[in-house]
Amino acid sequence: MLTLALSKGRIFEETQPLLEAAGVHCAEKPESSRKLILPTSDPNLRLLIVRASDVPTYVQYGAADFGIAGKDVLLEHGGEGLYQPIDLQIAKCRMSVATAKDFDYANAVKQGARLRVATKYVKTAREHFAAKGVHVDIIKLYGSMELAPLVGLADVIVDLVSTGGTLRANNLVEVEEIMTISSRLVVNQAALKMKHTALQPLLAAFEQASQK
Ligand SMILES: Nc1ncnc2c1ncn2[C@@H]1O[C@H](COP(=O)(O)OP(=O)(O)OP(=O)(O)O)[C@@H](O)[C@H]1O
Ligand SMILES: O=P(O)(O)OC[C@H]1O[C@H](OP(=O)(O)OP(=O)(O)O)[C@H](O)[C@@H]1O
Repeated sequence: MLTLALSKGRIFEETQPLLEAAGVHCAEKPESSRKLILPTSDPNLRLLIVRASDVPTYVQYGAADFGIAGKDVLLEHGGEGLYQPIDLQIAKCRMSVATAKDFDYANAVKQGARLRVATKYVKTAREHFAAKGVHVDIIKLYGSMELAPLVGLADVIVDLVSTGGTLRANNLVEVEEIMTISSRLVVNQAALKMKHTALQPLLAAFEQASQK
């Protein structure tokens, strides 16, 4: 039996075509089912529905053999115990710095001012600003980061941007792109060895489908 961990929402939706390309169909949808373990048309493959940020943990400890997680999530986790063979090219977006329209980011950085940064992506934000030599106070949030600059909680946010619609709706502007983001297949390192024969055809089908 193989166990694939993934989150509902965009990752589940964008994984469907990859599973179908591997000949696997999932009749139950996590949006309509309350079940957290979903069977598939392959009696040897089941899906675990977990929080996006928990996917690496399930795979690291072998509770799932493999999983699908965004680069943002993998960087925060650190990737320990995980083999990352394939960029699936799904859930694409970018991680960026954004500020209120009237905040002079370039000047704040140039002046060496201490920047208050609100984000869910603490590790990536810390590394980004350290590399620029900018001193920061990081304020950890779990969501709705866009609020922080509007109510004086932070000078800038580090968040994911796709269409830019969320920033625009909140009168924020993207001032710096940190990196592009997509979702990766991650495999438990022990499972990769012990279940290689069962995993290999699925990994190959995912890789082929994701490159189309
Ligand atoms: N607007 C977006 N467009 C495209 N991809 C995105 C976007 N927002 C997030 N992603 C990617 O999809 C992944 C899953 O996002 P999703 O919104 O489903 O979970 P989340 O709410 O960030 O996670 P959690 O439930 O753990 O808080 C993210 O880790 C990121 O890699
Ligand atoms: O540039 P846009 O196309 O507006 O996308 C960016 C938004 O997408 C993500 O949120 P998401 O939609 O996943 O909401 P959530 O984090 O609350 O789940 C991200 O945290 C931004 O808020």
